[in-house]
Amino acid sequence: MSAGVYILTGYLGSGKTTLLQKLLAYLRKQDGQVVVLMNEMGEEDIDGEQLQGYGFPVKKLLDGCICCSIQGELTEGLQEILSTINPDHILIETTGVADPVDVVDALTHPELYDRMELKGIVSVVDASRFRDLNSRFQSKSSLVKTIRNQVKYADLLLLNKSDLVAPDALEKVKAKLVELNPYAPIHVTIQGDMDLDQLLQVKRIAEKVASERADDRTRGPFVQKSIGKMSAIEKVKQSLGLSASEPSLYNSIETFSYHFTYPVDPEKFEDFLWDLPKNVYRAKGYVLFKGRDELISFQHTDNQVHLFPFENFGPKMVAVFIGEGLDKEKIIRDLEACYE
Ligand SMILES: Nc1nc2c(ncn2[C@@H]2O[C@H](COP(=O)(O)OP(=O)(O)OP(=O)(O)O)[C@@H](O)[C@H]2O)c(=O)[nH]1
Repeated sequence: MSAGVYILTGYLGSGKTTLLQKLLAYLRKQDGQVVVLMNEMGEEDIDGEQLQGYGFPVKKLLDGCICCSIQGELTEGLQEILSTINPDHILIETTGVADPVDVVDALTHPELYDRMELKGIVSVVDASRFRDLNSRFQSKSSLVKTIRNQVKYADLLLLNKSDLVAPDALEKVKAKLVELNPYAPIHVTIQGDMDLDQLLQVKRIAEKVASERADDRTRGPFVQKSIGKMSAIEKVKQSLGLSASEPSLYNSIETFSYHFTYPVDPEKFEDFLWDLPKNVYRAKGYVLFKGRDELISFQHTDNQVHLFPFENFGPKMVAVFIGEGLDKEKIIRDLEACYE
């Protein structure tokens, strides 16, 4: 039996973990063993805590991106999972800055080839930010390339956070997605809600398209899909027009974590999150509020702040910041002002 592998990709804060939680709740009701392999930027595990309690093992690859710096660890992690657990499904959640092409690259390892089957690349798009990200980063080619590849190489697209955009704006994002990837079905979602059976039935577009138009190997999506057939890595890269030395977005992304020493003032902390500079692309973690007993999970993207009680008391009180050119001292100064 070979394990079915699903790659869950999408930019920082688009809703990958939210979808994964739903998928695990769904799979729990069915037979079959599932393993989650999740990759986070930085040394702290924030998302992993959100995935506890579903009854499936969660293997974490922290402090690096499986698309590049710890690509080898992904291969090793998969080898270990296949020989110890031999699950029916492996769900890989990538970091928000991972290029799916490079992740598939890691799956082409000869040791893994016969033991797993790539079922599909599921990409979560933040409807409220996609167009802005696409234009804001026009000048930053690695970022543009990554967010576009997350769409281009998807077998199924979730146009998530549709509750945050007006219908006409949603149509414009949709049109952009179709332009980048005319083959992947698009599901418009809120909180990743969709028919999960349909998600699990995702088909590699390579196979669908190849059977329809076997001779067309020149256009982007066709070529990319050949990676699903696990061709040799260099051939794949060449077919994608990528040179091995092409810099990854991950290389320009910084991350740091901060351990809280005291509870913070709730209002000041919320303001602090809203006022984070634009070059902080994502912040998340767990914190205690003055005068309240429960742990608070916080989530920040550049247009959203969420704070909600977190029942599990296991996590450390820690904040993780992800961005480019971060002024760490200033961010920490502003954060520590929330103790007062
Ligand atoms: N309004 C709204 N918020 C959403 C939706 N989906 C997810 N969120 C919120 O967006 C925030 C980020 O969601 P996550 O699921 O953690 O995103 P992610 O892609 O896993 O984030 P990273 O792993 O850090 O890249 C959380 O506060 C979610 O509750 C949605 O459809 N609408």
